Amino acid sequence: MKTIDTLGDLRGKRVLVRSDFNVPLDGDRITDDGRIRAALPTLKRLLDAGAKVVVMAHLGRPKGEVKPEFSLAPVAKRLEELLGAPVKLAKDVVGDDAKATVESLQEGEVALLENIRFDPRETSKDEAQREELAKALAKFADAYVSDGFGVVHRKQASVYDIAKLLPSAAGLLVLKEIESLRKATDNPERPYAVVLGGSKVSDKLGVIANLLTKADMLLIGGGMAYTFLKAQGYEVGKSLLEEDQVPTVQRYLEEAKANGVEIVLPVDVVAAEAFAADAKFEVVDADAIPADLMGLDIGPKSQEIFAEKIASAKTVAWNGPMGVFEFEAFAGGTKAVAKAMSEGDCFSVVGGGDSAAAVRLLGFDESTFSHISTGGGASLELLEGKELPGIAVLED
Ligand SMILES: Nc1ncnc2c1ncn2[C@@H]1O[C@H](COP(=O)(O)OP(=O)(O)O)[C@@H](O)[C@H]1O
Ligand SMILES: O=C(OP(=O)(O)O)[C@H](O)COP(=O)(O)O
Repeated sequence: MKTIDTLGDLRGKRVLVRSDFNVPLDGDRITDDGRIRAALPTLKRLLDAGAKVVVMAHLGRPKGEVKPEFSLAPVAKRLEELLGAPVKLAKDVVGDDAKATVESLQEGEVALLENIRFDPRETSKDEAQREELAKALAKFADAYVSDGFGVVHRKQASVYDIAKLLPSAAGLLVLKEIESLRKATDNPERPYAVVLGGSKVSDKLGVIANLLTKADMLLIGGGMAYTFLKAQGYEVGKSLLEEDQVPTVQRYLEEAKANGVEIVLPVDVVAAEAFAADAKFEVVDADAIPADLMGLDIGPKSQEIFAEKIASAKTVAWNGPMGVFEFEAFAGGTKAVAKAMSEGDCFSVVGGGDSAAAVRLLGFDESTFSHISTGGGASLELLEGKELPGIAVLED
């Protein structure tokens, strides 16, 4: 892996950095700034070396359109406070304002381009489109540093294509993450349990196929659970469901049986009338979710079962909250999993923007986990042994 040192003397040079600033927001208030803090060592290192730093990042999934609610303005403000250096937010990605901002940059200053996903070429499946954006970005700098660990599994212009156009290196966060996660990928101590939840269901279902040959137990909660419950023939009411994934999940359930991998699903859920903090809710059996309710958390019996399984494991990797932890009434499952992992005698990895935020917001002692990763999908893909485009492209 190429490191920042391989880029030579950076004094007076402009360096493009890809960071992952996809932080949880409540309006324009950042509820957890962990990802911004995690980006600081690389940015400080470059500023100390005398570079002019141009940062690219995304927020949410604006799908190639300029949407003010996905502006990086709150991030720019927080980054400036944490870094103690001026951060100039450009009004666009590669337009006139971005060009002017980058050109006006002085040594020791940072420019942050507006949400890179406002440009449809960033996430395009068409390589030529991505390359076009990457070429425009490359004009801004003399070198590129990839430090957005949470996006290294994405073949996107600011993560992958740009690295082919400029002298490139892995940032300090990316190197630290790979080093820490290696302990869970190279010969994990067994039993090895993977806990999956969250809302990016189809995105993360893909990792299960490979985990079925690696893990001993898969504990499925969060929004992920309902596609599994449906695959078992249960109705899930208004819960998050990816109907078209049901056949895939049925295949996983069969493969798990054949491989001797235990799949643990919720036996009860906290079901609510609406997706709201003050929604009326009740605990129901997982095979009897009423048609007009939605499951927003795993229930108390499931919490107990999940905690027991975690206590029996020697390696536990967790991505995706067990429920809508942002609302107090549906945070119980996430708390139970975090508690069991923090108390267990195991190598414990928590990954993902929301999962890491949940651990901190719910008041867990971060130091009781072996590693808290800034990437959810990225850490899962590393755990399943996949080659990640944003890492492969940085290799010598
Ligand atoms: N049962 C559920 N229904 C809907 N959303 C859920 C459910 N359980 C968890 N979530 C949501 O999943 C989101 C996090 O998912 P995801 O992005 O996959 O995790 P991470 O960022 O840790 O990788 C949280 O905002 C949480 O509210
Ligand atoms: O939040 C992120 O990933 P995660 O939810 O898997 O931790 C990253 O910023 C990647 O975002 P994406 O899944 O919209 O590409």
